[in-house]
Amino acid sequence: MRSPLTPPPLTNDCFALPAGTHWTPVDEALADLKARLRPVVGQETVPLGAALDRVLAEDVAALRANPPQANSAVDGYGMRHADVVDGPQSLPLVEGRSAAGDPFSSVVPEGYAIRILTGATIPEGVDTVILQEDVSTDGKAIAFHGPLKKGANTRRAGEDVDAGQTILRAGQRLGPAELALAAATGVGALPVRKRLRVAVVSTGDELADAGGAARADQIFDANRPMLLAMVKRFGFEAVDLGRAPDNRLALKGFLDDAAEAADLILTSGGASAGDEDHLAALLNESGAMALWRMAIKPGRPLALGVWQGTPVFGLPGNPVAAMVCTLIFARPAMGVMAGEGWLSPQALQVPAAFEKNKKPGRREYLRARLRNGRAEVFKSEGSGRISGLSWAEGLVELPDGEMQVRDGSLVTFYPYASFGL
Ligand SMILES: Nc1nc2c(c(=O)[nH]1)N[C@H]1C(S)=C(S)[C@@H](COP(=O)(O)OP(=O)(O)OC[C@H]3O[C@@H](n4cnc5c(N)ncnc54)[C@H](O)[C@@H]3O)O[C@H]1N2
Ligand code: MOO
Repeated sequence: MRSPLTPPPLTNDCFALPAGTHWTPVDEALADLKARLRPVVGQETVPLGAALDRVLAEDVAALRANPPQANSAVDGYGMRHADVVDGPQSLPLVEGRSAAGDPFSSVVPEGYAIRILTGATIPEGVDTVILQEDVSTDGKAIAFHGPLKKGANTRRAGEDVDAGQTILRAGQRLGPAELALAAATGVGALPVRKRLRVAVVSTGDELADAGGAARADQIFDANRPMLLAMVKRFGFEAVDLGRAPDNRLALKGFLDDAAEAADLILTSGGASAGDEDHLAALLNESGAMALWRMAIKPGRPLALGVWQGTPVFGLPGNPVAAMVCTLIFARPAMGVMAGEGWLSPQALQVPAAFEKNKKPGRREYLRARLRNGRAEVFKSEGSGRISGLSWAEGLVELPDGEMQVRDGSLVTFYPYASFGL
């Protein structure tokens, strides 16, 4: 029987871009996000002990110089440089010493040396220190060889940081080094941004929670634990909203709750155009869908929208696509909303240990890791192959255009850590 329907040409590539659809290039989507988003969180002041991984809300200045006074860099003997000659010599020792936290209280007279320990304040009358290993002593005098450099083995007051100097900048992420710098300069509490709250919802009737019972046709929800953990690694507050069924009204309720509880919503699944892809449909209906089809693999159906004023990232259901889209699109967006600014992950250019003929028209991300300085990629590009996410230690990014990758070609590699994972 002849059918009135005309079949389209077979693409046989689920990533081929059908003619007539606008596929948004990654850079265009990123520029759009960057232009639309603003910091949304308030600020508070917290003690250093509670400031790890927080985002600084204001520039911070040193309350005191580091070091606050000139001190000795070594255990040794202090003297005036003017008393040092070229060649062998000896100097008598004054009584007493200068130790860290127990300074010498009077002036070292001309022609004398003093016992001094690492970190001790340089006493008046001393400008140069000799290492104890370079000295012989009987406890009353020291003998050593000149010349010495004026100021040798001493640390100037403020040589690291001056009082009043800006030590930390608004938007900076506070790590152990920043906390050390604040503490060293007398700053005991820091103005930080309130934590960005990110709600995570999984969608799909096929999902069950790991650890519980699952029908044979169900799969365990892998995206929610992954996304909640990613949000925590980024230093934000993860709000677990559970699983929404494939039911438009129920999903609407989940989005309402999420918009109430969080500053940003991450959903996974239901982002494409299937019969049960309710997330995309809801965002479309509400008129707040900004971008949808991305020229990216994996992650083509990424829905970017707004629900009751709260940005929504409708991530694809396939776990690999969900992770890649979170790293590439959601992570920098979260940075802006959290007051950290737009983060561009630092990439490495490394030789490829694989070959691939990449088609034009979309940016591609491959699960990859470095071995002996070369990028290896996972054996499959299947977007449901979660084992590859764990096998990998980062992503290789292939450009939007065509590219013939040959063994040894330079490719761009982003370690997971460059995204803050
Ligand atoms: N006819 C077409 N079908 C599909 C296309 C296409 O272009 N034409 N694109 C495929 C691509 S690429 C992706 S990615 C998916 C995206 O689909 P959705 O975002 O609508 O997601 P679902 O259909 O709900 O799920 C896709 C896949 O992922 C599994 N999944 C979903 N949630 C989870 C979870 N929380 N944990 C683990 N796995 C999850 C789900 O069972 C499906 O297997 O669409 C393709 N289809
Ligand atoms: O865009 Mo879908 O990314 O592969 O699985």
